[in-house]
Amino acid sequence: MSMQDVIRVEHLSKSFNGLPVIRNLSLSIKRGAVFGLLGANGAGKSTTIECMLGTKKADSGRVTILGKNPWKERKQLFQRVGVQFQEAHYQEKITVQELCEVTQSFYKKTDNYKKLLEQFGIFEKRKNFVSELSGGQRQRLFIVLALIPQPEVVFLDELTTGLDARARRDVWKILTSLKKKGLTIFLTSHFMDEVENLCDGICILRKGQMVFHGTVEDAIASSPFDKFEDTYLWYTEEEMGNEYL
Ligand SMILES: Nc1ncnc2c1ncn2[C@@H]1O[C@H](COP(=O)(O)OP(=O)(O)OP(=O)(O)O)[C@@H](O)[C@H]1O
Repeated sequence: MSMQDVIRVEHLSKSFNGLPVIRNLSLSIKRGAVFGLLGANGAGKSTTIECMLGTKKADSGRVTILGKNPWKERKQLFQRVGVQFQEAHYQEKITVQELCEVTQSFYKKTDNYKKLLEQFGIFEKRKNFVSELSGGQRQRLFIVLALIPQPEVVFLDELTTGLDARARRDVWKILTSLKKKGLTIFLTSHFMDEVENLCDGICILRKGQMVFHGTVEDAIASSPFDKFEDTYLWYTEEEMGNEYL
C-alpha cells in the first residue's frame, strides 16, 4: 500500500442475519486507475460498494478514500466523489434537467450538465420526466449524475447494463478520456469485454471472498484458459459443483 492509493480497503467484512456476504476483503487502487470488482449475481459487489461509501454499515474493517474515512468525513469527502447506483433514488415527477440541477446544487464545484447530457446522447431528453426515459437512457443519466461533481473518484455500479452497443462504446471512450485526466474509477460489470477494455486492475469475488486480485493478463495467465471470459467463469464457478447447472 502506498501514498498514491486513492482507495484503500482493509479487512472489510459484512454479514446479513449472520450470513457472511463480504469476507475479509482488502484492496488498494492508485490514482487514475480503473478498477473492476467482478463476481456473479449475489457475490457481494454492491454490498462492498455500499460498505465502502458508508451507505451500509460494515461489521469490521477500514476504508480510506482520498485519504479520508468515508464513514466519518462523509460530507467533505463526497464533494470529491461521484456515485452511480444501480437504481438511483429520485422523486416520481422530476425532469432530467431538474434532477441534474438538484444534483448540481449539492456540490461546490460542478461540470456543465448540459455538456454531459450531450456527451451521453440524452440532451434532447432534458425536458422529459426521468420516468419517461428508456432503461438505457436512464442508466446513462445516472452516469451523468455521478460525473456532475467533476469527481476525483467515481463509483459506477453495473456501468453499462442495459446500454446498446453504440452507447457502451461511447461510455468507454468518455471514461478513458476522464481517466487520462486523472479520474480514478471503481466499477462493477458483468461484461468481460468491457472489463478487458477498461480495467487496469480487477478483483474477482466468489461468495464475498476475493478469489483473484491483479490484472486481466495475470488472471488469464493463472488459469488454464486464454480467453478472459473463460478465466472469469473458471474463477467464479470453481469448486461450486453443479449448483448453477
Ligand atoms: N439488506 C439485505 N439483507 C439481507 N441480505 C442482503 C441484503 N442486501 C444484500 N443481501 C445479500 O447479500 C448478497 C450480496 O448481494 P449484492 O447485492 O452485494 O451482490 P452483487 O454482487 O452486487 O450482485 P448483482 O450482480 O446481482 O448485482 C446476496 O446474497 C444478497 O441476497
